[in-house]
Amino acid sequence: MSASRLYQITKTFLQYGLDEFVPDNKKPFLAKCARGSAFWLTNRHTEKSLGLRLRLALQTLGPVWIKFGQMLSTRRDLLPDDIARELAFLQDKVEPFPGDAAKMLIEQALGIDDVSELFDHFNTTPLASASIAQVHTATLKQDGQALDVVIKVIRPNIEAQILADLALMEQFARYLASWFSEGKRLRPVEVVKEYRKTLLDELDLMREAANALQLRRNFTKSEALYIPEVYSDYSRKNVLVMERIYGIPVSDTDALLEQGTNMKLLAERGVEVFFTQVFRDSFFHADMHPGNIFVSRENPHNPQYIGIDCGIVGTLNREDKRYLAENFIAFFNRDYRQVAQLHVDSGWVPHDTNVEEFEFAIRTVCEPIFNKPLAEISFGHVLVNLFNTARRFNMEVQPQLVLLQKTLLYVEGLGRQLYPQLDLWKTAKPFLENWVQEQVGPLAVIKKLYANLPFWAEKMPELPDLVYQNLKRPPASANMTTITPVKPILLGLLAMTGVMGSLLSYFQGANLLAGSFGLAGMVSFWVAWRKSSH
Ligand SMILES: Nc1ncnc2c1ncn2[C@@H]1O[C@H](COP(=O)(O)OP(=O)(O)OP(=O)(O)O)[C@@H](O)[C@H]1O
Repeated sequence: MSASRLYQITKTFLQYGLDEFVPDNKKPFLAKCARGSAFWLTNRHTEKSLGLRLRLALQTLGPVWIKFGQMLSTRRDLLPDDIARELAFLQDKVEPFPGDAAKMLIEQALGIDDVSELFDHFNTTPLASASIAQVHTATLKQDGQALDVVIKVIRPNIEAQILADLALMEQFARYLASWFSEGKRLRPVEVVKEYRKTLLDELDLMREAANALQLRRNFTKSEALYIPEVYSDYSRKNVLVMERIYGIPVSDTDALLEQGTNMKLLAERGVEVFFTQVFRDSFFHADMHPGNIFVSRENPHNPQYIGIDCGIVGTLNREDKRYLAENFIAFFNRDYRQVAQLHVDSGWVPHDTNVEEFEFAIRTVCEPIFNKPLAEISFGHVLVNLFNTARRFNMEVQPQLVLLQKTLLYVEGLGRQLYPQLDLWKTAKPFLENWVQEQVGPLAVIKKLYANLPFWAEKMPELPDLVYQNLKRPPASANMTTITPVKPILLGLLAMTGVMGSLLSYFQGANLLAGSFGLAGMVSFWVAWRKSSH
């Protein structure tokens, strides 16, 4: 299977003449020989531009490649303009499949004879089509209401194609891991494993529906981000019905400027939304290419993003989140020693790394870009420096952070396009400082105690018995009093009873039961103290 897929990929690349991306005089000898030996695979699209050929080749090869093209399209600073423009079509204008087939899939999935049973004005011409699915407009008839919706339908037969590409990637990853010196550090097998999970999850629209509902809940009443409503009752594994939105695509800068959008605020909000999702919610939209982001037409002076396609979301564990935030803050304070130390402590670089040398290397990469607006930072240059530093210090790829890094690239690209004067660091710093403060400050302690209240409310009735039994316990030996070892435990337990009781009374509107616990705790505390000190 993998061999035939490999042949298919090579054939597509050569028949679209993509080998022309590397000029003849720069091609390694072996590559020239290989090209010459596949003489029957000639460029069949000579009349088309290189950008168009690349787009068509990626489209022919399917979702995995289309996603790669979408990502490339956002790096206008690294690609020639005409190629980036062509690739941008992959965000929402991929060749559609027939509308009648989509209609049939919807009817089958929802168990109806005709879409008109549930929807009016179903349009068989798709509104848009991208890597995984295509989208049709309709009006949902629900409880006497007519709701403007879109119906997203997964492309038929794409799973087999995705699985074939993944199998090929897995083979390459294993090969890279065992044959190349960089294999261990880059952890290709683990990275492909994560990617596999992410991509296959995206084929399940019930998952996307759940993600969208969660994200919508996280941003209820937010001025910065709106997530359209999902109608889960009409959603299945391959069909998703959701509120239709009419925003301006974020890549349409002209339209945004024309309606007088506050571009600075919009770019800053992009950064804010990203950091809020990552640090506050630990649940972030991880497919933030421009085809999935719109800007509301209302209130251009107070612009709001609209996010769609929540098929890929990322999460971080507490530890990674903590290290990341501390890293960012140390970086904002130009404390490169701390950045280096954090990398060692978190295990992102080996434990025997020379922290001083590492600090120096980080300073060399970061200092030139510090406090500069995006327009003055050469992204390609920074990336090359970062890769070199990572290699020099044997920094392993962290598969759990790859999605986040990809998203960060999107956010940076977005900011660069919307408002090149954006100072990414200045925008993010106050947000992160607040977040860290909230994690360690007194409010955080109270919040944690509050979160544990149900547990303590359940355990508290047992405490008086525990206290009584402990006080009654006979001395273990004549030389040892029971008081000494029991005292700290008792004091701890009782003080906690008191505190929890008071907290309960405070948070639950001082109800009688909670108040009594507080009082009982305090009284037992006093009795125990008297007893223990005699
Ligand atoms: N709720 C909506 N309202 C209006 N248009 C929408 C809506 N949802 C999707 N679209 C349009 O359909 C396009 C494709 O939708 P979506 O991004 O969900 O498909 P996909 O195949 O999962 O895409 P991707 O390649 O990003 O994974 C979007 O770029 C957008 O233009």
